[in-house]
Amino acid sequence: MSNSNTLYSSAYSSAAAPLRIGIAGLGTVGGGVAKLLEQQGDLLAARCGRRIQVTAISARSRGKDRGVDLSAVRWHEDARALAADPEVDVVLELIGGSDGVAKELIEQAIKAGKPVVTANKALLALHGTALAKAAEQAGVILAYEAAVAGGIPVIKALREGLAANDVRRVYGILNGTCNYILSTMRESGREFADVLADAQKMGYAEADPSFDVDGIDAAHKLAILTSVAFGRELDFQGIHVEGIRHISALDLQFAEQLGYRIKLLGIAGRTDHGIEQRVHPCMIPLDAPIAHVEGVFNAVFAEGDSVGNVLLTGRGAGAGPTASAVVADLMDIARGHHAPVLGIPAERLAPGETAPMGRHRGAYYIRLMVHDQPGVIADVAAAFRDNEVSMESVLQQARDASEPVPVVITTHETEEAGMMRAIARIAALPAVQESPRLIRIEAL
Ligand SMILES: NC(=O)c1ccc[n+]([C@@H]2O[C@H](COP(=O)([O-])OP(=O)(O)OC[C@H]3O[C@@H](n4cnc5c(N)ncnc54)[C@H](O)[C@@H]3O)[C@@H](O)[C@H]2O)c1
Ligand SMILES: N[C@@H](CCO)C(=O)O
Ligand code: NA
Repeated sequence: MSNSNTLYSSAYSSAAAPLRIGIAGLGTVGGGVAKLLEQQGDLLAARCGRRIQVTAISARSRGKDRGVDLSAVRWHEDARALAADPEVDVVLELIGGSDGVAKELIEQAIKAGKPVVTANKALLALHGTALAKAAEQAGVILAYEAAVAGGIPVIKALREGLAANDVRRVYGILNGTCNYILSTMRESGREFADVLADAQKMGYAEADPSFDVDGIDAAHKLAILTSVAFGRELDFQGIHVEGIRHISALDLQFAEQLGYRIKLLGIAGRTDHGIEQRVHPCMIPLDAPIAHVEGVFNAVFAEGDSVGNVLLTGRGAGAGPTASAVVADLMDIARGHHAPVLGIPAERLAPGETAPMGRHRGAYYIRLMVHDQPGVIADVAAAFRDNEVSMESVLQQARDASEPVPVVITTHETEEAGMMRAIARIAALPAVQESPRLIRIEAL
């Protein structure tokens, strides 16, 4: 039996010039990429017809053991020097951050006519349209598969595999840290902070984990997905964003009781008021396939007019899955394969305008903590009635005269603006303790 080295070593021409890579940032992702390039060098060369070789690095600590031999590689103290290094053909930006060195490095590499690969969704969400225009004007590739849903090839699927479709809706579990936290809290009953610390140790969380738990990271990814799916400039600022900090064990239990599972979703779709974009916890029916995507796994669901429904799932974070996506982008560059950065040449993207959240229509789960006094439910019902919100069910837990008890209400489909007016009135009722908890119910 032959090993992978003998299988692949003769399948490419050793005369072809290698593709020379400069890596900025050797953390979870950069370290994973360096390791994958070393371990799979022969296989990649066979598939691309040339070697992919790391020739330069910029990272914070030179001496650190990353389990990969980088002794022969050029070292730059300033990452931006990679853009000008004559022995670097492609720049990998794996530092992170939406401004500063990461942005300058990418801009300088594009100016120098070098293709760029990045995993930096924060940067793309805020500056993606301008960077795509700059890259296309310079005639270079700007690749970012790892930025959305980690190892799942979702950019390639939407931009290339589904290119013939008019996409009506795209949604998904876009943050591995949140999905891991929600799954683990539900399965183990452990506390939020404790589970978040695990996700950080495993390399899933962002440098600032509030980006994960407050929904910002998922919104960064959704902004990119929306642009690619609908051929529009990115509109990160227009996204309605809520995170998972307020999700309690009680809500996770009630969700199961009602036949739902709580997931943080990013959703973009066509509505009568334009393209909506929203990130928030959702109650989704237990029989929806995406309800069973657990742990650090991500999923992206796209509805195309020709293909119908497509569901992609896989690992959305961590060294291996992210490196898989970064290296696939490098292989596209090595093979000379490219598509417009955002699916349509950036100069021809439609303006990125997002429908107002107040016009969103959907069903809702509301949990109140109330002192069980006569007339409370009547007051709550009146607030809904006056705002044209129709209740579907009301569930009240065992009566306890001394403690507030949970009251769980689900509604029929209604407009968000009316629901928010009703909730504000309910929150002000003297018998209602704590802020009402509201979770949108998604019909998937
Ligand atoms: N970790 C994941 O699972 C994952 C998945 C997808 C995308 N990403 C994205 O990939 C990027 C990197 O994430 P990470 O998890 O590897 O982060 P990380 O913090 O593990 O790694 C970043 C590395 O960059 C180094 N660095 C910081 N400033 C630098 C500078 N000026 N010059 C050179 N090096 C510098 C840091 O020392 C660190 O080692 C981020 O944009 C992140 O959002 C991460
Ligand atoms: N922090 C991100 C990394 C992958 O983008 C997550 O948890 O999904
Ligand atoms: Na991806």
